[in-house]
Amino acid sequence: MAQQVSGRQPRYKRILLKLSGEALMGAEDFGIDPKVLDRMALEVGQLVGIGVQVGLVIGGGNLFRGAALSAAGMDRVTGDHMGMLATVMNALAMRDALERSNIPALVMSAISMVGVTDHYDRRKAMRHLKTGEVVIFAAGTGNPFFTTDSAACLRAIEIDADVVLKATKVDGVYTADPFKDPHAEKFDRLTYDEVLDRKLGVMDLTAICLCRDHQMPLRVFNMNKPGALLNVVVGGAEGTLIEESNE
Ligand SMILES: Nc1ncnc2c1ncn2[C@@H]1O[C@H](COP(=O)(O)OP(=O)(O)O)[C@@H](O)[C@H]1O
Ligand SMILES: O=c1ccn([C@@H]2O[C@H](COP(=O)(O)OP(=O)(O)O)[C@@H](O)[C@H]2O)c(=O)[nH]1
Repeated sequence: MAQQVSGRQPRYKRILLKLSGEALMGAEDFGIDPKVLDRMALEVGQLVGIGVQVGLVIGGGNLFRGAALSAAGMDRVTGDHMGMLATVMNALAMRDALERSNIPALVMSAISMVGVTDHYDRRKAMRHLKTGEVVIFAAGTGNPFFTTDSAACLRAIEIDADVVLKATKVDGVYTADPFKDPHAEKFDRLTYDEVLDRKLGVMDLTAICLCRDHQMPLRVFNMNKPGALLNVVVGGAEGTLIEESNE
């Protein structure tokens, strides 16, 4: 039975939280900042504590990105394989942080890694989610030329999540990249088609199309703001909501 937070029930029963790899770097240039990792684990634990089922997809951009490796001369598919392996490392670090906080967690990888992680199995993932375990989906979709944003939307649809929560460095979707355009203005709500038509670059188009085709709502919010994740889940007006209609 879900408890109340500040007098409010959780708005969602099951979420898919996408954490960008770069979010794990904190103020560093590369790798994982243990303090950031532990804070995120505790914030995820708060959701579990109020009865929310949490699926997690973590990016790999703090370690390797296929496109960047390819730009430096590496074969793109090999680079993407390295990027996917980077997401597995982040997933293992997150499982460790969750377990150190007594939050049960399981890593399921789209690339077989016997003895290191479980292999992705949708039915098994749903069973574990129902017991309150955090299920971390690693290695993206398992295929090159995709992103972990697409993997997050795909897994959310597969596990029948209520929403995809994209935790990132910006506090929502803007008219332009707010890091590049200081005059960019934030949207509270958008439709999938508005994101596609305006080419708003906060997420790749494959991910947006997947959500549109399966009516999966998406919320983009700032993970560097302590408490923002819980606020989103109890219904606070955090970040930008992308869904079918603004009506
Ligand atoms: N219209 C936009 N609104 C918000 N963020 C945008 C927009 N266009 C580009 N961005 C960029 O998208 C990033 C969020 O995507 P994310 O996947 O977390 O980062 P990355 O692609 O660097 O891994 C933001 O940090 C921001 O710089
Ligand atoms: O289904 C996937 C997901 C990820 N990747 C690779 O893994 C890297 C890390 O993922 P991403 O860039 O999405 O991480 P984030 O930006 O969220 O940190 C990508 O650049 C790709 O090279 C991939 O090939 N297929």
